[in-house]
Amino acid sequence: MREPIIAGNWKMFKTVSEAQAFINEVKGRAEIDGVESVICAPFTNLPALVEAVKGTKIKVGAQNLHWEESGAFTGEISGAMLEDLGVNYVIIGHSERRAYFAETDETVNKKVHASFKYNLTPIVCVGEKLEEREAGQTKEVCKLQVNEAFRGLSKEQAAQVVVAYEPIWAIGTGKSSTAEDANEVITYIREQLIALFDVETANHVRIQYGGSVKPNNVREYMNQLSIDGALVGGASLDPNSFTQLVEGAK
Ligand SMILES: O=C[C@H](O)COP(=O)(O)O
Repeated sequence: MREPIIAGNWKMFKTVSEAQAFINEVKGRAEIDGVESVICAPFTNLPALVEAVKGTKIKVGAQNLHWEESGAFTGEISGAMLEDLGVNYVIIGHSERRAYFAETDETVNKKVHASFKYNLTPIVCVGEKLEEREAGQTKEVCKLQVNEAFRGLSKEQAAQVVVAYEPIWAIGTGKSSTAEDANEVITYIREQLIALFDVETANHVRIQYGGSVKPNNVREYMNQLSIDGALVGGASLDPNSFTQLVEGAK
């Protein structure tokens, strides 16, 4: 049985004091047995967030990492630094990073390996662009991204990965994929994991949907057989809305 996971991706939002105030608001509310709740915040917020969530069920994630332990990489943060802070999760290969910061399938794979080296659970994002969707290439695009991201992982590592299927045209647009369409792609992604590893491993992998998930539609996704949670941008920024998302995943 896979535990559903609601992860908020705050992107480039919230100062440290805003992040602390958010945790004070959701403490005891966005903590539900049987649902994992995670906040993936800007690097500047991580030390304060790790402190603020102590004694709660809420986990903290970063939104990126560099694959090297240290070195001359101005502006980058390593997995070793995140582990040292007490961070649990890290988003890898978000479409905004692929589009604006030149991330490739190759760097995504390096980052996935680095996350395991430093005891961080990767949330690996895959998904198609609108033109790929319209050309009927959704599954092909996701297959390639999944194959590349999981390359070289052991079955034990693969089983721990969280995949976020995020059709790029649905991110921040209010145009969400239908729950049925998302479920179909996610089922296909799991089939790829069976082909790459085995049924047992693939059945452990949690696969989220992401793209304009809100409190009023989260249950539609969670009612689908293959969908194990959501990676949420905009609707994760408000404490009440985040709480409702976690409740909706139960
Ligand atoms: O990582 C989250 C996704 O980019 C979805 O963002 P959104 O919920 O604002 O559409």
